[in-house]
Amino acid sequence: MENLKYLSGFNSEFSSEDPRCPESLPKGQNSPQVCPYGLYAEQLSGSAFTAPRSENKRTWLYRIRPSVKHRPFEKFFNSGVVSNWDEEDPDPNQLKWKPFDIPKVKTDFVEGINTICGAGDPKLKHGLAIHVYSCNTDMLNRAFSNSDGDFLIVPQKGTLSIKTEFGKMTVKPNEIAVIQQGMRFTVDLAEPSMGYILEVFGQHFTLPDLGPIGANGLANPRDFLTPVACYEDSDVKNYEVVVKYQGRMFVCRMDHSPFDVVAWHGNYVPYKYDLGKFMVINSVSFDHCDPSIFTVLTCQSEKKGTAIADFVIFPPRWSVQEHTFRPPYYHRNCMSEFMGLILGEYEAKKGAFQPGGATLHSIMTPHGPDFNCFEGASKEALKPCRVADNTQAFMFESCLGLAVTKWGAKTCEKLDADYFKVWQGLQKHFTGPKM
Ligand SMILES: O=C(O)Cc1cc(O)ccc1O
Ligand SMILES: [Fe+2]
Repeated sequence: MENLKYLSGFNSEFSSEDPRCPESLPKGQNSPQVCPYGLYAEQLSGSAFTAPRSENKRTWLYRIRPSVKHRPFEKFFNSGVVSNWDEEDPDPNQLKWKPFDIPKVKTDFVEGINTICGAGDPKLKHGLAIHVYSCNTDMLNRAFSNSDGDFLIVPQKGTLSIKTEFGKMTVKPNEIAVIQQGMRFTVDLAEPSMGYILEVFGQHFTLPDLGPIGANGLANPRDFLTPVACYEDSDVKNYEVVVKYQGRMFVCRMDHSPFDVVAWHGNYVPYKYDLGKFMVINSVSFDHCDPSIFTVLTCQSEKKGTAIADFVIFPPRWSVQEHTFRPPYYHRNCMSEFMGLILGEYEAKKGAFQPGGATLHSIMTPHGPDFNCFEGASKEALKPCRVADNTQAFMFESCLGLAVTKWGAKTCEKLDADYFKVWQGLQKHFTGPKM
């Protein structure tokens, strides 16, 4: 695997030149009459021109050909991506999916994306979709770009080599990548691969505020890594660019690789993050903290403190709380909770929930520790102990009600009809008088 260089920082202004073309970034202006090396200047906007400066996002790309040189878009049929949330009746049950399979037929990253649940409308720039990707071959002469929103990619199996217009990054399980609206990328595989994608339609991801935690902690900005410029000048007949647009997939063909950006500067960039770098904060006295303390990235709604989607992890950590039931509490939530498991076990559901699977606990659907977890944690000696070593579970939490797609409910054939049984052994322990 290539030893790649990265730029470090979150929400930073970066600039990058491919070392093969020194001085390729125009000096002192964005649109010179003629750009260095005969490049074309192209701006990629990730916010309205007039968005407040703190939220304004754009990047200038200096490329061999402008992106507009392509033939017309046609429908791309080979896709399980939807944003139609009426395919199935609503289901308020606790849902659990067994691990998703690697496809048996040749399938690349973009062909291997299936939408499992979601809410909202990419046309209205409001909502989210959760997808599973599962693939076994490289995207040969094919790029993908999402006009509807941002992708947060969570690999569970297999390292992804992602080539973007900004440069290359490798993303392995226990790392994540964010590729924002309109950024073209292609994915090569080291082995058959599977993972989860959180797509948000409206806003971009930000780091959560830290409040009284102070200036440092949780995911630190310098641990977010952005690729460096790396162009390819290849004249390929029929290079395909697949685009997700208004919830449907389209493809256009062109006569060259779209990864022909020689230099770029700006603050609208793809990035990756190693979940192992997360600085975990928790109670060192008593009680179970809400999982929001483990928020890596958030996509805020217009309602203060309420997320269209939070990306939350459950990292390895010490558990030291005294006189406390230490696992997650029993819970009914006005938010939707979709969980996946990258590695190991989830403390509230050891055994039942397997890596590569998923659960969905919908709005106000009761959930919490299974029978074994409750019985064990109610009796355990409360010594300091490691929780979740060699494990990583995560949650996509949303204020919206998530509808399960036909693929999620039926086609994938992974829903576990017996999931409810993990709670049926819970006993009455009441010691008060029977009235
Ligand atoms: O439901 C879950 O397992 C997620 C979760 C974890 C936790 O530690 C507290 C609340 C919560 O919803
Ligand atoms: Fe919960």
